[in-house]
Amino acid sequence: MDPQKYLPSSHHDSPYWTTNSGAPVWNNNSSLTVGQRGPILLEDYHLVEKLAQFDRERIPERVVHARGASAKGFFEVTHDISQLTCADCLRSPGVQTPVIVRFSTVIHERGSPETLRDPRGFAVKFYTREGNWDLVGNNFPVFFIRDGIKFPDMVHALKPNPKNHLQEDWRIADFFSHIPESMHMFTFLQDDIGIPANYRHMEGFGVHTYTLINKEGRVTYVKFHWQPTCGVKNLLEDEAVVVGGSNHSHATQDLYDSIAAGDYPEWKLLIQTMDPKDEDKFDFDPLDVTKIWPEHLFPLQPVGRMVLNKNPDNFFNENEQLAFCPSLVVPGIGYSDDKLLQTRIFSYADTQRHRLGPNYLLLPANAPKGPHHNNHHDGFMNFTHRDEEVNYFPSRFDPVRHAERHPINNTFVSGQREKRIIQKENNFKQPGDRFRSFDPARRERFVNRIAGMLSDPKCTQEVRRVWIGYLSQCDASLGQKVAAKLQSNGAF
Ligand code: HEM
Repeated sequence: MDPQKYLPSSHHDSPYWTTNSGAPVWNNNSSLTVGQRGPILLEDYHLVEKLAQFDRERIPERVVHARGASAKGFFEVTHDISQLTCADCLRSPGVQTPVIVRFSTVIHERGSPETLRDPRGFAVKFYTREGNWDLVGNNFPVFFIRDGIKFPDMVHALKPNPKNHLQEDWRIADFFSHIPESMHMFTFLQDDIGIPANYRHMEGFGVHTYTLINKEGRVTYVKFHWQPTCGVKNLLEDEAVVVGGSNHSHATQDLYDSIAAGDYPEWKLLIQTMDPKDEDKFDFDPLDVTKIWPEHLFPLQPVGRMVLNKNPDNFFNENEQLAFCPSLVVPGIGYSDDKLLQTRIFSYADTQRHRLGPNYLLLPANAPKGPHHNNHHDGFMNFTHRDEEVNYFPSRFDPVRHAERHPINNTFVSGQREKRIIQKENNFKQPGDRFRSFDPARRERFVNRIAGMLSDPKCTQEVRRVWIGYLSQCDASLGQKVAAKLQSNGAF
């Protein structure tokens, strides 16, 4: 028998029950006891192992995005963008790359209802020939904050109160009364699209500005957009109560059932591009993650399509153990100086080393599908087979060389070392434009939701005044309507 041949897999089942180490188990019904009635003997190794394994079945849930559903499929290039990027997976139309996708809600626990008003995660892992590329996005094109130093506080404010474990509007309103740049995100979260009907009928966005780098080393700023071919659908509050009341996993169920029935969800991938030389020409900072790039200035360009045609074989392996990370890019795709993206480059791998262990990238769902080599080894749960004698670099005994150099973002950066906010904050124009684009009924629903949040009895008048000030700067009528609503319900 070749001991290396048998990787751990349920496909290597023996026809009879065994312990974890493979010894036959002749009785999986009764514990080993003294006499018929007990007591139980500690030497019943199988019983002890069975309980001990069960006791350790759960791993820490993600600190955010704990609740999610995943599916597998492929991405296919439909349009040639090789003039913009040397990424191998985007090299020409027709090229297909396997993907795994995880959709999620953000704030609540692993078993929380999928009908809550919350942004949705939209994370795609492309298993390319040049390593894994993770596009870890959301269903809204902007974000609450533009500097990652505020992220832990923001999440604490949105998560349940540490005293009573209830999500409370006064804490949310209080925190964001200090964050005027969040107004744009609230015009998505408190809009009708704040509760997507399910994961299939929802858009996705890379949100940040990334870079594309072509063979000649030319750098282009890029934003990524996923558009569902079945259209966007949402739930209004009354509908969400009914859907969530009958099935708190309705979105997971919808995704699973559609794929099982052969009704494969599909998204188009589109990009917006900008020459970095133009970055100062606008009244907003293009690297500010609280801003969209207006489509009349930066038209959407088609790139490809993604089809999800396979359900996970095992939820734990392909959902709980999945690890996405915005720092996983491939040659031809890079980061930008977006401060929020820069923070994310650190945070994901760090949390995954905690959540899954130092060898989380060896787990089947996370491991690269092509050959890979380095001297990062050992640590808890390292199950790679290695038999080389040289584990240092450089060495005249190790034939492995550097990869061929690929172009990188070589734009010039300079500046004084300091902690500052960006120059062009322009916090209120885009949310005002968005509010004005709603029809009257949609505006009213938006006003009611904001007023509902500010009506929390623990909200102070000061917090309400600050919010109305921000909303009025977005649109004078918006501030007035929210103030009037608060007055009419006696809160202001
Ligand atoms: C500085 C800001 C941010 C920080 C520090 C941060 C941090 C994190 C952390 C620690 C996780 C858990 C990861 C895991 O346990 O595997 C996570 C998950 C996630 N984040 Fe962020 N995040 C930030 C902003 C964002 C933004 C702007 C987006 C959208 C563009 C986003 C999208 C996601 C998604 C989709 C997941 C779930 C991935 C999955 O399904 O496993 N995050 N984030």
